[in-house]
Amino acid sequence: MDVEITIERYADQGRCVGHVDGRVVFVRFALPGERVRVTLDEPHDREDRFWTGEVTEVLDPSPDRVTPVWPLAGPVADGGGVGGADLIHVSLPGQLAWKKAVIDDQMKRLGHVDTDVQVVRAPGDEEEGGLHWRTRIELIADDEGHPSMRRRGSHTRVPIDDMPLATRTLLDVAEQTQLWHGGFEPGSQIRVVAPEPREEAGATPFDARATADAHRTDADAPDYALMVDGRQRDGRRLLTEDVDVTIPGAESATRFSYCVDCGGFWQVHRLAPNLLVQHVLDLAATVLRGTTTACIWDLFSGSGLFTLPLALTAAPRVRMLSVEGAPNAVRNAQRNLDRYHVRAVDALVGDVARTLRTVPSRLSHPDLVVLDPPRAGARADVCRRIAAAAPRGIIYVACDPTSLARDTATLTAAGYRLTDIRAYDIYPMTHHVETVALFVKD
Ligand SMILES: C[S@@+](CC[C@H](N)C(=O)[O-])C[C@H]1O[C@@H](n2cnc3c(N)ncnc32)[C@H](O)[C@@H]1O
Repeated sequence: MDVEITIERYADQGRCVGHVDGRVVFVRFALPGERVRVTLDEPHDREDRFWTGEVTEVLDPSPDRVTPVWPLAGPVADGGGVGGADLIHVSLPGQLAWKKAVIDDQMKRLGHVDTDVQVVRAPGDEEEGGLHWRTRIELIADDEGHPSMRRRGSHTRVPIDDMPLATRTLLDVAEQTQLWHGGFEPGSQIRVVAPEPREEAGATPFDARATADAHRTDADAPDYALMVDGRQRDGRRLLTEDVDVTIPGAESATRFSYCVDCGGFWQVHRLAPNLLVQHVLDLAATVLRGTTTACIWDLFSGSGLFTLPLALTAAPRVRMLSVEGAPNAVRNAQRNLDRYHVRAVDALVGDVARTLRTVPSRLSHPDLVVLDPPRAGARADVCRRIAAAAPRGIIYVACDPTSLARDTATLTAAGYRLTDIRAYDIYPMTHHVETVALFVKD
């Protein structure tokens, strides 16, 4: 069924909201203020609380609307529908405005705090028009063995021979490995990972021996991985990811080199590790100012992106607890800590909520807690346990503003105050955004 709607405001998951006959409709590829024709998704029935649908025609466009530079990711009606870029119809300034509006709105409605968040774009993204930022891509082989993406609402696989969100380094790897030539087993999952080279950035290694060691891993193989159904087919298994930051108080940039398993979690945007580690170190410095001995928790710690630089630089003497559910990520973290001769971290594998019930007493009074949970957020139980441990500061790195807002309500009810919030648009062309919030004890 087709309906004509005036779009009222931004909603979640890259959609906007309008009404038809008093019923809420969540619309893909729309913008507030627009008059659009929408095809409703099936099934839609009179008893539904809300309907969903997609724009098929724009009758009165928003000034933020642009023609999709990657039509395949646009609306199905225009030959798109493969997903992965749900804001492809929005200008880059319009994307920042969208993300800011969503964060401020969620923080007010669910977090009960007024914010005026700044959403920061990563250097280089504007010049690239919001493209070429993914250091990791996942595709599926179609019936002919060609890399493809699934078209929304169907079983159709659309063969592709380009991926405009992938970095130029990754696209070079795709050429070298003849990715677009196909020849894969139909239905196989294809993953390509290409760390962003940072040779020209001019940062000094924190520990030259450790950096050299990181770069020596599988030394004969180039620093990328092509994986098929979870198995490495080309490149190397252990990749080197360099993270360049300016340690608070230092004059120039320092490089930390990580070995990361090609199948494990790592921030996807080519500059996300730099931006997030820098921000976390800067906030940590404000919380720990004047401290010579600091106890720090890093929860949902992945491969130790924050653990390693915090352990090495946050205070003259640091002891840390890191908790992560994925065993291979903790193996990565431990390998990197060993390489930098860091002995002061208890890197535990386990569920955060469960692990926090039995923290060894020498680590049970953190000065600072850093947490970077998955989309569902930390949830009330974990937030209450953190607050009960009474750290001076809590740095919350959030990939979902709604979860952050819910957890904000729990933390403020437990005696913490939001004192700093900033967001990074490290997922251009999508509705996703990374928000970093600092809470301090009242
Ligand atoms: C957004 S990632 C952050 C990782 C790391 N901080 C980074 O930036 O590389 C979230 C991590 O939480 C882990 N995770 C998810 N649920 C968990 C749980 N209940 N307990 C422990 N770890 C969990 C995931 O495996 C993932 O590595």
